[in-house]
Amino acid sequence: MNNDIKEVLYSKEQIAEVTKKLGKQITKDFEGKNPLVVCVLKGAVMFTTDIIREIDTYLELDFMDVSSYGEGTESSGEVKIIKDLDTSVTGRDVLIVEDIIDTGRTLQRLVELFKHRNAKSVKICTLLDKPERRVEGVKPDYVGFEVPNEFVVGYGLDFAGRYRNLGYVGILKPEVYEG
Ligand SMILES: O=P(O)(O)OC[C@H]1O[C@H](OP(=O)(O)OP(=O)(O)O)[C@H](O)[C@@H]1O
Ligand code: HPA
Repeated sequence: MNNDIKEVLYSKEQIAEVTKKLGKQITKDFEGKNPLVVCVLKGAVMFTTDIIREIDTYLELDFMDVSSYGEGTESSGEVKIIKDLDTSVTGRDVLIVEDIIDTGRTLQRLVELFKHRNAKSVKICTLLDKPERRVEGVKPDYVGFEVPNEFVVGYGLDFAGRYRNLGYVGILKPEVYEG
């Protein structure tokens, strides 16, 4: 499997360190609040389960499954809701947790949706940000790392369903997705 990875960008240790740092910041910013943490399935599962253990406030956790990438490396432009939240966001401080912001379409759609549903506030925490690819003006409040314009996998991020189980984030060799 390692043979498919061109370069390791962030090791397990670097991810753990940045997660701890972000968790501290979030703890400070959400002191006295009871945020609803929204994990965007499936890519954000690992980051979410790690970061919530670094957040020392009351919080609730819910999951939303949206998809825009299908099988490939290009966003379809259409964000489909596959599973909605079980919890109402009305009047809640919402913290969306993502693995990556690429074009920004997924988060733009989610922020609009939660505002429309009258969330009190909506904040975004992402492990990775790929600003070069942005087509929407969405800006994250908490960012682990800025990544170059390459297709990355691991630590939750997939290509065609694979590589989510890598402990690190790496760049996928182009020949893997170009076939
Ligand atoms: O900024 P964008 O261009 O919208 O891309 C970011 C989204 O793409 C990935 O999800 P994907 O749709 O691949 O689903 P997955 O999390 O189940 O892998 C990722 O987890 C983000 O949710
Ligand atoms: O670079 C990426 N890797 C995996 N999934 C993604 N979804 C958007 N960008 C990416």
